[in-house]
Amino acid sequence: MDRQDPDALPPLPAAFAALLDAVIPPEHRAMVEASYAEPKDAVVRHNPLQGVSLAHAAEALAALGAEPLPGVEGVWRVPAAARERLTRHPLVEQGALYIQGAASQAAVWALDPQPGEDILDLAAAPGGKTALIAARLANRGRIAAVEPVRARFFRLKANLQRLGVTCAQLYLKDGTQVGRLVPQRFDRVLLDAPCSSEAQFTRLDPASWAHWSPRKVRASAALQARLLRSAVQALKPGGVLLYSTCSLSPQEDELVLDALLRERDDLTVEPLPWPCPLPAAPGLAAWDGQPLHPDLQRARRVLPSRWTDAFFLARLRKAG
Ligand SMILES: C[S@@+](CC[C@H](N)C(=O)[O-])C[C@H]1O[C@@H](n2cnc3c(N)ncnc32)[C@H](O)[C@@H]1O
Repeated sequence: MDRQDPDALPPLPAAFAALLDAVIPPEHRAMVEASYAEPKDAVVRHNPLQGVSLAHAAEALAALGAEPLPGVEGVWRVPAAARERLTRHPLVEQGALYIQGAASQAAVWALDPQPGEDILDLAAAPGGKTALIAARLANRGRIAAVEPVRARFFRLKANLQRLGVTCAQLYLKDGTQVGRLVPQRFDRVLLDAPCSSEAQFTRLDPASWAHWSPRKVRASAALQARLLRSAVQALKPGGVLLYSTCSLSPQEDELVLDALLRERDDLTVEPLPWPCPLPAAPGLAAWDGQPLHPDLQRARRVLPSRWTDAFFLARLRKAG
C-alpha cells in the first residue's frame, strides 16, 4: 500500500490521541504520528529449529530488499512494499522464517533464556515468543506454555509444531492460577500480558481500534495485576520475570508494576539487555501528578515507528 495523505485519513480516537500527548516524549512525537498513517516495514527472523541455514535465509531475504538488523543475528527488516511477497514466501510457510515484530522479539532478548532452564510462558498464544524462547534454548530445557482460550490454545499448538518446537509443554489453563499450583518452580517467567492492544492501531484501518475504550484499559489492568502476582509466585528465588504489553497506557504498564513493587521488597527492576537499537523511551517517572517507583525508569517503552510497534518491557529479578 502506498503512503497516503494523512489529512485524508480518519483521526485516532480522541482519548488515545490525548494518551499519546501524555506519554510520547516531544522529540519522538512526529515519528509516532507518522507511524499511524503509513504502512509498516515487516521484521522477520530466521528460525534455526527448521534446519534451513542462516545463509540460505539471508539470500532469500536479500531478494526482497531486506536489511539485517544490527546487533542481532538472523533478524531482518523488510520494506512494506515487499510484505505480501514475504508473507507468501515458501520459507515463511515452512516455518524457517517467522514474521515477528522487533519489539516482540525484544521481550525474549530481555528474558535471556539459557539452555537447560525451566521457563514459564504464562500467556502464550499464538506462540511467537514461545517459539523464540525454544530457538534460544535450541530445544534444550523446558517451556511450560499456558493459554486459557481454547481456539488460541490450538493455534499455539499448531504454530509450535510448524516451527519445530519440541521442548514446550502446553497447558489449557487460566494463568492466574499457575503460581498457586507450582510456586517457586521456574528459572524465568515471561508474562506477555493480554492487553488493550493499542499497538495495532492504524489510521489506514479504523477497525483496528473498534474494540478499544478506556474501560477496556481498566479491565486489562485488573487482569494483568492478577497474572503478575501469579507469575511472581511461580518464579524461583533469584529468577527473572519479564513483563510486557503491547499497550501504551500507563495503567497497563508502569502502574501495574508500581503497585507490585510497593507491596513486595524482594523484587527489583533490572536494566534490559538491549542488543539492537529500537526507538524507545525509559519507563515513566510519574503519572497523574504522582511519582512512580524510581526503578520503573529502567523499563523501556518501545515507540511506534515506521518499523516498530508500541511495546512496554520490564525485567524484574526476585531476590535469591
Ligand atoms: C499478548 S497475547 C500473547 C502473545 C504471545 N506471547 C506471543 O508472543 O505470541 C496474550 C494472550 O493471553 C491470553 N490470556 C487471556 N487471559 C489469560 C489468562 N487469564 N491467563 C493466561 N493467558 C491469558 C490471551 O488469550 C492471549 O492469547
